Amino acid sequence: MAVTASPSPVPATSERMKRSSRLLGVRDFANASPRVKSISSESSVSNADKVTVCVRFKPPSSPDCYHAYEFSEDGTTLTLSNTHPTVVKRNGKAGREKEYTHRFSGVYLSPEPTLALYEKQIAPLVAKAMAGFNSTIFAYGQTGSGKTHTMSGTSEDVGIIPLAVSGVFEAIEQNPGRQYLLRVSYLEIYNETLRDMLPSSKAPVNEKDRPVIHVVDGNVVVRPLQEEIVRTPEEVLGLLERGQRNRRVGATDWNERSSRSHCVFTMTIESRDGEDLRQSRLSLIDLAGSEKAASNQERLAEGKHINRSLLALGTVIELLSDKNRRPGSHIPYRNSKLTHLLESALGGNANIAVICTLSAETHHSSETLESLKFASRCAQVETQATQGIVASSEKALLQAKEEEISKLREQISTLTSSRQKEAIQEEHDAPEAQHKLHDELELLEERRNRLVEQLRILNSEILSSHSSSSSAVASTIGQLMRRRVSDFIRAHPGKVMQAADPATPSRRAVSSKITLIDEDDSSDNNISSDLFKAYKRQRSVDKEHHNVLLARLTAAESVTAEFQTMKQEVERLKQCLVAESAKSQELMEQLLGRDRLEAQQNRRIRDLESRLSAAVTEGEELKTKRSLSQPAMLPSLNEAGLPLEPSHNKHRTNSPQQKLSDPVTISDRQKVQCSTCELYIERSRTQETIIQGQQSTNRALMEKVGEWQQRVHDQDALIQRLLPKMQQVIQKENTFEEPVKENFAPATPDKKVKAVERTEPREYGSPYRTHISHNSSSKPYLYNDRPRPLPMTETQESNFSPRGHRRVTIEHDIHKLQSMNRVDKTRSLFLSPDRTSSDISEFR
Ligand SMILES: Nc1ncnc2c1ncn2[C@@H]1O[C@H](COP(=O)(O)OP(=O)(O)OP(=O)(O)O)[C@@H](O)[C@H]1O
Repeated sequence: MAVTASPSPVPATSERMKRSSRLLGVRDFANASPRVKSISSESSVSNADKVTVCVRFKPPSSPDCYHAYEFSEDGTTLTLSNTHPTVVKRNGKAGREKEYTHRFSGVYLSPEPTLALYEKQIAPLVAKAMAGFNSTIFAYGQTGSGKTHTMSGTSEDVGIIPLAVSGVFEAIEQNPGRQYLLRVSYLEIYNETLRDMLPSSKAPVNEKDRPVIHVVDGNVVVRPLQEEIVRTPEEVLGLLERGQRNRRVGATDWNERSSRSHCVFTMTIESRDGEDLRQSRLSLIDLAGSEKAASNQERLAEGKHINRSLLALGTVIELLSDKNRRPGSHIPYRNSKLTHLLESALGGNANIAVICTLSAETHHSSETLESLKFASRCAQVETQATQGIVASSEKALLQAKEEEISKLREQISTLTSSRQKEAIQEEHDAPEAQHKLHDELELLEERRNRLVEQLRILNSEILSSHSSSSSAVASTIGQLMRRRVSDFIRAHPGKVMQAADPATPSRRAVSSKITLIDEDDSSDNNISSDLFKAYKRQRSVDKEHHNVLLARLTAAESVTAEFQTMKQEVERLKQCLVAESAKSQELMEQLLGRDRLEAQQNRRIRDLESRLSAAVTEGEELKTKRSLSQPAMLPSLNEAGLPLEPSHNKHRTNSPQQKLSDPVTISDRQKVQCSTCELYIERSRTQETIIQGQQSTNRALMEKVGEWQQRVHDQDALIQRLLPKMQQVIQKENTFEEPVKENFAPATPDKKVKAVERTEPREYGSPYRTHISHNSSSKPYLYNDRPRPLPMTETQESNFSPRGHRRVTIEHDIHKLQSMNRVDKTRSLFLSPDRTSSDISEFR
C-alpha cells in the first residue's frame, strides 16, 4: 500500500511560539476568574467585505522561471509577461491585457517566509476569530506547489497553523479579563469520506461511527467528532502532530509526499467576560492539490475524487463571485463533501482568506494560470460575517456545563485524594500487617515443616529400599528453604509490607510471592523491582481512571449540546405543527365553502332542469300543433321538440352515470348544463314567438275561412233559388219545345222528380259534385236516361231558340257558381285547422 502515515511535519516551535507557550502554558480556563475588560484587538475588528486572497510562489528550480510573470512594485499585482507560454501561444497580449493581470492582497515570492504572509494576511483574521467572528483560511493550488509547506511549515519556516495557534494564545494572554475555552478538532476528507484524525486508536472505525455532516440551525456541524479541550499551545501542536501522523500521504508523479486528502483543523473559541459570551471557529484547511492523471491506479482514483471536489469548490466560488447572481439563488454546496463542509463559511458567515500556492516553472504555466483565475474569482466573493454572540439560553447551558465540569473535577480530586489516603493508611497499618504477615508465615512454615516431615518419612520409606543419602538431601533443602524465608522477612520487613496490597488484602498473593522468593534465592533483589512494578501498574490504572473521567466529561458536554439541539428541534417541530394545523383549518373552511357553493349550484341546476323539462313539454305540444298546421315549415326536431344539434343531443343523451364518470370537474359539468339549459330556454322562447306568429296567422286564416264559408252559404242559397227556376225552364222546355227533344234522351219521370226534389244542402262528395266534375264517363243527372247531346257552342245554342238561350245562360250561371263554390270550399278545407287527411284525399 503506497499510502503511508506521515512522520510529524509539525515544526519545532519558533521563538515566538515559545514565548506564547511560556506565558500561557499554566492558564486554566475553568478556574480562571474574570479580571479586566475585553481583548484589545476587539475594538479594531470589523467585518471584511471581500475574501482576502494572496498568492505564493514556491521556490522555482531557476530564477529565470519568474520571467514569465511581471510583478508590481507594491507586491499586489501579477501580470503574465510576453514570454509566458499562454501569451506566446496566443500571439501576444493584445486585447487580453485585463485577462492576464491579476490583483491580490499580496504576491509572495521566495525566499519570503510564511511569517511575512501570516502577519499581513492571516493575523487580522485570527484577531477576528478571537473577537467572535468565524474565520476560515485555506490553501489552494496544484499538487506540489507548497500548500502543506505553507500551512504546516517546517522548523525553518513556521507554517500558518502553528502561527495561528500562537496568535490565539497571544491574544488570550493580552486579554486577561476574558475567560477562554478552546477546543480543537481535526478532520480529513479522503475519497469523499470524512475521518476524525484525533482518536489515538488505530482500530478501523465502524460505518455508523464515521463523522457525518449535519446542518443545525443553518450551521454546518460534523458529528461524531472528537473535540479536545486545550490549555497550552503545546497541547494544540501535540494534537496537530497526532492528526498529521494519521494523514494520508503518498508518492505521486509530482510530489514525493503528496497529501491525498483535504484536512480541516478547527479551533473553537468560546470566551466570556461577565455576561458577554462569544463563540467562533478558526478553520485552517490544507486542501489536496489538483493534479493530472497519475500513472498509479490508486493515485488515479484519489486524484479523481480530489479533482471532482476542487471542481465543485471552483463552481461554488464562480457562482458566489457572479455579480449578476440573484440573491438567494441556488448554490450547489452539496455536490461535494468539501463544499458542504464549507457551506457556512462560503455562504457568508465567515471571514475568508485564500492562500493560492503557485509553481513558476514553465511546464506548470497552464495549471498556474488556472490557479490564478480561481484566486481572482475568490477575490470577488463577498462575505458578511456575524459575531457569534452566545444567546442567554446558551449561556445557561454553558453555566450548566461549567458546573458539570467542576463536579467532575471534584470527583477526580476526591478519587485522587482517596488514593492518597489509602496510601497513607497503608503506611499507617504497615507494622500491624507485618505482624499478621509474620504470624501467617509462621503458620505456613509450620505447615511446610509438617509437609516436609511427611515427605521425609515417605522418602525414608522409599529410600529404605534405595539410598539413604536422598532423604538427607531433602531434609537439607527443606531446612535451607525455611531459613531463607524467615531470614528474608527479618532482613526486608518494608518490602514485604509493600507487597501487601491494601486494595486486595490478599495473603495468598503475598504468600505466593514469598513462595516464589523462597524458591529462588537470587530473587531477593528482584522483589523491590516487582513491588515497584506493581506500584507503577496501580499508577497507570489511576491514570486510566483519570482519562476515563475526562472522556466522560467530554461525552457529557457533547450529550448536553445534543440535548439542547434536540430541544430546539422539538420546538421547531411544535411550531411547524401549529402552522400545519392552522393551514388544515383554513383548508377545511375552504372545503366547506366549496360544498355550500356546490349545493347552491346543484339547486340551480335542478331548478333549470325542471324549467327545461317544462319547456320541453311545451315544445312537444307546440310541435304536435305545428305538425298539424304547417308540416312544411317545421324544422327537423328531436324528441324534445328542439332543433337537432349534435353537441346539444350529446349533452341531452348523457346518462347521469356517464356524467359522473366524466373526467371533467363538477363545476365544468355544471357550467355545461347551465349553458345547455339557457340554450333550451332561448330556443323555447323562439318557438313561443314562432307559435304566437302562427297562431295569429291561423286566426287571420280562420277569419277568411269564415268569410268564404259565408260566401259558399250565400252561393248555395243562390243556387237553391236558381234551381227551381231552372227546373221550370227545363219542364217548359220538355213540354213546349218538342223539336229539341230529339236532341235529348227522354228523362224518366222518377229521375226528373229526383232532380227537382233535390233541395237538401249539398254535402262534400255528394252526387251533385260528381255531376260538376270533369269526369266525362259520369253522366249529369239531367241526362241520366238520355244520350248526352253533342256539345254546342253558346252562339249555336242562342241561335237555336230564345228559351234554349235562357237555359244555357242559367246553366252557365249555375255552373259558374258551382265552380266558385268548389274553389271556396277547397280553400276553406285547406285553411281549416280541423281538416283531416281523409278529407283531403277524399277531396282529391
Ligand atoms: N515556499 C517554500 N519554500 C521551500 N520549499 C517549499 C516551499 N513550498 C513548497 N516547498 C517544497 O515543495 C515540496 C512540495 O510541497 P508541498 O508538499 O507543500 O506541496 P503540496 O502543494 O502540499 O502538494 P500536494 O498537493 O501534493 O500535497 C515540498 O518538498 C516542500 O518542502
